[in-house]
Amino acid sequence: MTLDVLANFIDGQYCPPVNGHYIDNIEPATGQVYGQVPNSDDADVEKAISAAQRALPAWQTMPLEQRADILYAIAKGIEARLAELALAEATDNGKPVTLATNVDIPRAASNFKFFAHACTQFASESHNMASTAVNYTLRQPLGIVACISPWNLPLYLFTWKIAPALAAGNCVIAKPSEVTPKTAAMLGEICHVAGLPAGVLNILHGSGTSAGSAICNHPEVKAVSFTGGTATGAAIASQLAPKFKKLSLELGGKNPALIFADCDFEQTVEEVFRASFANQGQICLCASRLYIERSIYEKFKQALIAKAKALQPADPLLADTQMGALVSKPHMEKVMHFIDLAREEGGNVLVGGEQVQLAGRCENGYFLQPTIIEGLANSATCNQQEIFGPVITLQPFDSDEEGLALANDSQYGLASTIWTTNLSRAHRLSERLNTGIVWINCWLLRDLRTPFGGMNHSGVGREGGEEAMRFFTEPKNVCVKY
Ligand SMILES: NC(=O)C1=CN([C@@H]2O[C@H](COP(=O)(O)OP(=O)(O)OC[C@H]3O[C@@H](n4cnc5c(N)ncnc54)[C@H](O)[C@@H]3O)[C@@H](O)[C@H]2O)C=CC1
Ligand SMILES: O=C(O)/C=C/C=C(\O)C(=O)O
Repeated sequence: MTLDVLANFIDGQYCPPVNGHYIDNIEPATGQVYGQVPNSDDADVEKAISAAQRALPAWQTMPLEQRADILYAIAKGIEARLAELALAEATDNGKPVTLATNVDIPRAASNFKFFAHACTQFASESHNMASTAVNYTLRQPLGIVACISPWNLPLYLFTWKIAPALAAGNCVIAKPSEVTPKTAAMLGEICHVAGLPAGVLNILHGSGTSAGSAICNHPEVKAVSFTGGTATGAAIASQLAPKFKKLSLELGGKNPALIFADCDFEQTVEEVFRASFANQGQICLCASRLYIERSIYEKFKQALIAKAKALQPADPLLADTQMGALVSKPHMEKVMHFIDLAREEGGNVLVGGEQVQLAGRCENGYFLQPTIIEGLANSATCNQQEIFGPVITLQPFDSDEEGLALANDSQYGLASTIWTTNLSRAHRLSERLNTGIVWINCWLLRDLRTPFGGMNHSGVGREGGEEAMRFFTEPKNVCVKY
């Protein structure tokens, strides 16, 4: 088999890493090496910074309509290559190709469309001081910024950062996860064809410790937008805080679902199941701690078990597959380790908990059954640490106050869901849940204008809409005396 050897995209051209070093790219569904990813370092970052510096003056002063047209053209370019990108994403990540086709790649196009429009609507504020002076606030591009993204929603999250950064008039050095680099590599060509000037977006590949760290620490990089694990976010924050760079950190979650006896039972089972196991449970927003009102606990549990048994992992490249492979062997081992810990800590594995071996092409892939565990204390490791896989825990509760206390008993604070037909209860609880996002009777229903992000160990700052445009710009107040 010929290996798919990827290249960096710098100054509008594909080029190999200066050091000549590569990392193997493994297909999770087969466990086979199928490509090579550059392991870039400081030398490649220097090249990218020089290209960005050359491109910046023209890009930041380009008329907004022209900038927006280029971003729209990138969206169209993504849409035109939907099938090819979806296949690449499913191969690289192990996610079902249907999911990539219906969710990941369309959202990547939407990210560019949304911020193409947003940059034409982003207005500066003014504050009048009666009969004295007027202030107006310029929001100017920061210059060169870094976008670092993870492997779980590769093109979706890569573009969720790059699109607002470009829309705000910055030049970007972007690094996808070294575990899922393929669609990010393809984005370079799409941007080139769409007319994005050379050097405005530079895509570097490589590990976090080599390429990621070199990008974030470069003195010309004014801001870092990062999505990934909490420990990595903490390491980046501790390195960059003394350098006074702007930081947006979207980190892990341990998301509670509060399920009340008065919920719409069938719809809630359906949606909570999706919230738990979509993308093999590898979305920072996935529900992982399910609190179920005691009077419906047994019925709800049995409904979830039945659905989990019916969801069999299969080859991600088949059109009817609903559950694919976990992203890598180390990640699958990490998830299995959490399941072992749950057993040690007194948990009862109701369904799943084992690796699944498929036949044929996928016999060495990283497949795991949807796993449901009950009987763990809220303080147990699996109720406190992010697993980031197809594993959920169930606990009963008896009152709103108890459910709320259990939900808030976490160092994380990303997303919670409430399932009830009593909307006044839902609003009251929403005010008191310590998460950046609350979904009531839905999950991952996204309006790209809304603030997106978490509190506590789930991160700092918000993405989306105006929040993202503000993050990627520097406000400058001008005061004019009458
Ligand atoms: N959105 C989320 O909440 C995500 C959470 N995770 C969690 O994080 C755990 C670790 O997964 P990893 O793949 O190791 O994710 P990670 O957080 O280490 O990697 C995310 C991105 O950061 C880069 N990176 C790593 N170290 C860096 C550094 N020092 N400076 C700059 N960039 C750096 C990586 O190369 C990748 O592009 C997972 O098991 C999961 O629990 C992983 C991916 C996404
Ligand atoms: O913006 C969204 O719709 C989803 C974002 C998801 C993540 O940030 C994640 O899973 O890491």
